Amino acid sequence: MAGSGNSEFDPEPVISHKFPESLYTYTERDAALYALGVGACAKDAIDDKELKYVYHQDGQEFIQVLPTFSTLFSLGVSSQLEQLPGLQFDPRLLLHGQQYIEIYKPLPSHGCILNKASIAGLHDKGKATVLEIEIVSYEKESGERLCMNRLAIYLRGAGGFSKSSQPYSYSRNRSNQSTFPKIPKSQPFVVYEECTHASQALLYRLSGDYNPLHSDPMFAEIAGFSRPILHGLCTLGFAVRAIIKCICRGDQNMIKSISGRFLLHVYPGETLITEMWVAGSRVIYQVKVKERNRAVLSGFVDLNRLSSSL
Ligand SMILES: CCCCCCC[C@@H](O)CC(=O)SCCNC(=O)CCNC(=O)[C@H](O)C(C)(C)COP(=O)(O)OP(=O)(O)OC[C@H]1O[C@@H](n2cnc3c(N)ncnc32)[C@H](O)[C@@H]1OP(=O)(O)O
Repeated sequence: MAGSGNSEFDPEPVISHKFPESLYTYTERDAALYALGVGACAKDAIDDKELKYVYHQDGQEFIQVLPTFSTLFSLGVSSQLEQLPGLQFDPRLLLHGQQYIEIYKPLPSHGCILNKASIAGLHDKGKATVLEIEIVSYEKESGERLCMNRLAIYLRGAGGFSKSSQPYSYSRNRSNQSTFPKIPKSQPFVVYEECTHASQALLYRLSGDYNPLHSDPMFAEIAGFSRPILHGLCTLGFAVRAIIKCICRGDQNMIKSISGRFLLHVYPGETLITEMWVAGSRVIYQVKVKERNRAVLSGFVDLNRLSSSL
């Protein structure tokens, strides 16, 4: 493992690593399957604010796409993590730590996306290494920039490689480490409760994250969980849907950027309570699991404009 006393690990080749460009091609079926995977239409099947993500409504030519669908564009990078020079880690102990998304234009209902990925950060946390990857995505045909995803991966057991007494920490540009606003002490502006289904992770994985942590009981046990856990990005999808529904009056195009830190795992079948506070055009949110009364995700969403409903 990088760290664990492995003083040979040199972080420099990792931070200068160049990932090959990758393509992600999707159809409306993929966008609809994703929407179902993050709970769209599961609560109120006839909710016309969400039907548009899975069905051509009112003779519309195309379905609409949730902004968090863009997180799938980066999935191809996961297979390249183990090729990072010198960075050794146990993939069974990998957890998704954070996600930051910027949306530059509404996501098309189908298309071919060109992704350019790079290392945005590397942090030695002693008991873990936090690796940040940034993926900028372009519509292949027009070359237009569509969105940016920056994710932090928490590699348990892979830290402790710093050679000096100061823990190694590298961040390119604005890293999303430590940029999270405090959860206000005041009552939330709105609270939205929604159950995940026992098969939620099995449905969500069909969108492309086949990590057995979310489907294989033995793998989950080795990773330290009593049973398979929900994908972090599935929980984030639920939270952003709640914000679109409660604050944006169902208009997904109001979302400009999304930030989230995964605080604790979620088990499929648990109930998610999303608490939201509005501060100008920023929505601060926190997701709690009702059954365990624990916060599992927190962050903020910046809107293109204030909702006229506020
Ligand atoms: C390229 C495509 C790749 C795709 C990747 C995604 C693959 C997916 O299939 C995997 C998943 O979806 S996993 C499920 C979602 N994630 C989770 O459930 C993790 C939930 N969080 C935790 O368990 C803990 O916060 C935990 C364990 C993360 C941290 O808890 P602790 O060990 O108690 O940490 P703590 O002592 O509080 O802090 C240590 C230092 O680490 C920083 N940190 C803490 N939580 C972090 C987090 N979530 N993300 C990033 N950094 C984090 C702290 O700031 C601290 O650093 P410092 O000492 O410098 O302050």
